[in-house]
Amino acid sequence: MDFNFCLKVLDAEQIRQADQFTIKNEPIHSIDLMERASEEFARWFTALFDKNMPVVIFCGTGNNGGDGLVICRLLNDAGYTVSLFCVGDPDSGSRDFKINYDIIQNYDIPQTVIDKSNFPTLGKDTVIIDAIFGSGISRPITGLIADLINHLNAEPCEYRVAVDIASGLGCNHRFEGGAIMNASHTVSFQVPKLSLFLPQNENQSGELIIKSIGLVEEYIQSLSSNYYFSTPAFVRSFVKHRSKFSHKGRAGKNLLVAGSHGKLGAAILAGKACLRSGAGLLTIHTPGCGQNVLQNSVPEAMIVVDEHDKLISNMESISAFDVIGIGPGIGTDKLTASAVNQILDQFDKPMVIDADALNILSENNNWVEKIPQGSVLTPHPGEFKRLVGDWSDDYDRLNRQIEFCTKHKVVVLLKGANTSISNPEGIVVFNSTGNPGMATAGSGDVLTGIITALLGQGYSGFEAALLGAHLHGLAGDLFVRKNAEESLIASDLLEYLPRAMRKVVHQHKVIKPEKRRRH
Ligand SMILES: NC(=O)C1=CN([C@@H]2O[C@H](COP(=O)(O)OP(=O)(O)OC[C@H]3O[C@@H](n4cnc5c(N)ncnc54)[C@H](OP(=O)(O)O)[C@@H]3O)[C@@H](O)[C@H]2O)[C@@H](O)CC1
Ligand SMILES: Nc1ncnc2c1ncn2[C@@H]1O[C@H](COP(=O)(O)OP(=O)(O)O)[C@@H](O)[C@H]1O
Ligand SMILES: [K+]
Repeated sequence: MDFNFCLKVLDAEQIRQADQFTIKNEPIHSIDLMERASEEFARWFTALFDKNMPVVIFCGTGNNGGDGLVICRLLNDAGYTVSLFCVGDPDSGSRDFKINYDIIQNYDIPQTVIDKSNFPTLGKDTVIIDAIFGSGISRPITGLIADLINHLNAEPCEYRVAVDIASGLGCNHRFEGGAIMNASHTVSFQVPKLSLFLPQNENQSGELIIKSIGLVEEYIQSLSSNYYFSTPAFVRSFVKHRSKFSHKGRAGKNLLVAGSHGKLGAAILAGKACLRSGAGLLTIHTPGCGQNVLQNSVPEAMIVVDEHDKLISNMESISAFDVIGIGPGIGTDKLTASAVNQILDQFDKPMVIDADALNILSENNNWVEKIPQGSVLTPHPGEFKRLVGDWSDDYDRLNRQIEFCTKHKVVVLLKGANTSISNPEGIVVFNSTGNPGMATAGSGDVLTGIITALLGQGYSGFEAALLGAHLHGLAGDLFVRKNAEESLIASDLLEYLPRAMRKVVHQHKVIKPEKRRRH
């Protein structure tokens, strides 16, 4: 697996090193690198924001503030009405800050050095650009600057755009006890920062935009990191293609253990998703009450009917299957728990464990040892908390995720915006597809079906989780290109899955543009 196709998440010190290496070896003057970064920001900004919207730029006196000064000048040149607010003593600024501060004195731009008497009152349509502190933050923000940030957070402005990262939010941890700017957008330079992926920083990160500023890629590749941000190129780099002579027996014999009385929809969604993701053969083990429903709604699947009418209580022989997906809609009855235990005792190939199967594991902690290596666990945060206990914050949650994987030699896919997928080597990849519309009943059942099918087709647990999360999120993103997020239901993911699959699996196979067919 080639992680160079991903975006590497770096910490502040590594970013500084990449910065210095580029300056020395491209070579480029640091002032020109600042100009380049700011041009990238301004290009993005001008494409999104109307020129009638007033822009106020708050600059610290480090290099983040230096970026702010260049952005101020570029937006002024582009025809925006800009005002500049300097936060700190300009004379004590960094070298590149001071150079740009001198340049901007020649411009007819209103400038204010902030003190406690002159915090501005802003209108709703005013856009705040936050260039007070970036990756160089070293301690919580207190005093006058904290008062300013709290004031700006309380102003009615809809848009607060952070340059690189919101002031006060550290790259790899949050500076508690100080003020942090609430950003609606973060335009982050070159690489994403860990804090921008964590739900607890939602109000301080907003929408994430990553802009390359031409730091030397080979050097970035040489830096070590356990965190990556997935890209379409990354998932395409390990995608498999069916051979011409493939047959259904080679595309995976899948077993889904899903459904209970009142929750048969979970089995239908997971089953359909599994088939739509390339499964060769699918069997669904379900309670008696599910037989007719499943035969009618998933006719491609074989149905094994449990001896119990309402829940799953006993597993027949399972050794013939290549992969098992367990959990969607099964409930946590003790009979079902014993069926899960039977599977864990009998099956030694990687499996997918989701939903109530995870809750059953939480109630029987020593069963975790029996999970076959390379299996994929797909908890949402609530299920994960039941499994590993409570965490102090999302950074701690991430550490617990890594610990769990390394200890039990499994893959954990922790669901949510920027789903984090970690492997037994302690690598974490954040998924880059998906949207809030996917926070809807049954969406996770679809994901279980997808990953099960991928495991059955010979992907490793980590690959299946990465590709599965990508396809699942992409199906959701394709839906919202034409529809409202709010209207997305899990069945829509099934409808858009074939398109997502085509985009990922087949797009790069095109060597020449297709010739138009004549009819
Ligand atoms: N990396 C790249 O490739 C490129 C990076 N670029 C840009 O540079 C930015 C990083 O710039 P930077 O290193 O100068 O740090 P920055 O965030 O401006 O702050 C440092 C200043 O803040 C001070 N300070 C810190 N915490 C404080 C606090 N709580 N309260 C008060 N003061 C505090 C700190 O003081 P000190 O800690 O030394 O006492 C120092 O004076 C980066 O985010 C990006 O925008 C681009 O220009 C081009 C290429
Ligand atoms: N805000 C969000 N942005 C992107 N994806 C999301 C968001 N919220 C939820 N999802 C995705 O939707 C799915 C929800 O799964 P889950 O919570 O198990 O739902 P259910 O149990 O109802 O099927 C997961 O894949 C998750 O990553
Ligand atoms: K900033």
